[in-house]
Amino acid sequence: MIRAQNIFIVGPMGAGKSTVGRQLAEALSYTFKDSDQEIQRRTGVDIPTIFEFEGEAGFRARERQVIIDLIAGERMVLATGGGVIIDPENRQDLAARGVVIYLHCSAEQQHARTARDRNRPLLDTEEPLQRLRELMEEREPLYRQVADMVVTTEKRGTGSVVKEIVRRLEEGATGVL
Ligand SMILES: Nc1ncnc2c1ncn2[C@@H]1O[C@H](COP(=O)(O)OP(=O)(O)OP(=O)(O)O)[C@@H](O)[C@H]1O
Ligand SMILES: O=C(O)C1=C[C@@H](O)[C@@H](O)[C@H](O)C1
Ligand SMILES: [Mg+2]
Repeated sequence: MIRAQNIFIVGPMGAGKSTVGRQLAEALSYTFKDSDQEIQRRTGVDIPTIFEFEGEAGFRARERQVIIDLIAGERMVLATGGGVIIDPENRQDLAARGVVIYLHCSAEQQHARTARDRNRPLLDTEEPLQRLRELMEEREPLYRQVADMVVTTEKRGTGSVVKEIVRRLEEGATGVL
């Protein structure tokens, strides 16, 4: 059983990348990393503060650097931020350095899971559901472009999502397990 590769989790806000990623890493005995967490660790401030002082462009530059640094690892599950796939170099690097899993769910489900949390500056608007729909329309083709595996998290628990991912990795479709 070869377990050298990385697993990169992409998908929209509230799809469950951080939650599923942590549990998947545990199930595989891989290291867990989260690019949003890493950006906050490096700067010592939260994501809304980075957006406030440096704008989205400043955040994207920090995110790009974190991806460059983290993809050098091995046997790692990396939960990415929802917009990581906007940058073509990120897409290229993720596709080249590991198996990319796209966690998918509806904008309504994303909204239900993110409504109480104020840590997502792109949703700090009057109409967060509408914003989530627009972001999905722009980004869905990019998530699919990089994905080796697409898994839905719609109306199901994280345990079931993790089980499905492990089973599909073991089936060998991606060559990681
Ligand atoms: N399958 C699920 N069922 C129910 N709740 C879930 C599920 N997955 C995640 N959640 C909950 O939804 C919220 C958002 O999940 P999470 O932070 O993992 O999303 P994310 O994809 O990492 O989002 P972001 O891109 O903003 O980092 C959390 O409160 C989490 O506990
Ligand atoms: O979808 C996005 O662009 C974002 C998602 C979050 O994970 C964070 O990376 C940040 O709030 C931006
Ligand atoms: Mg996350």
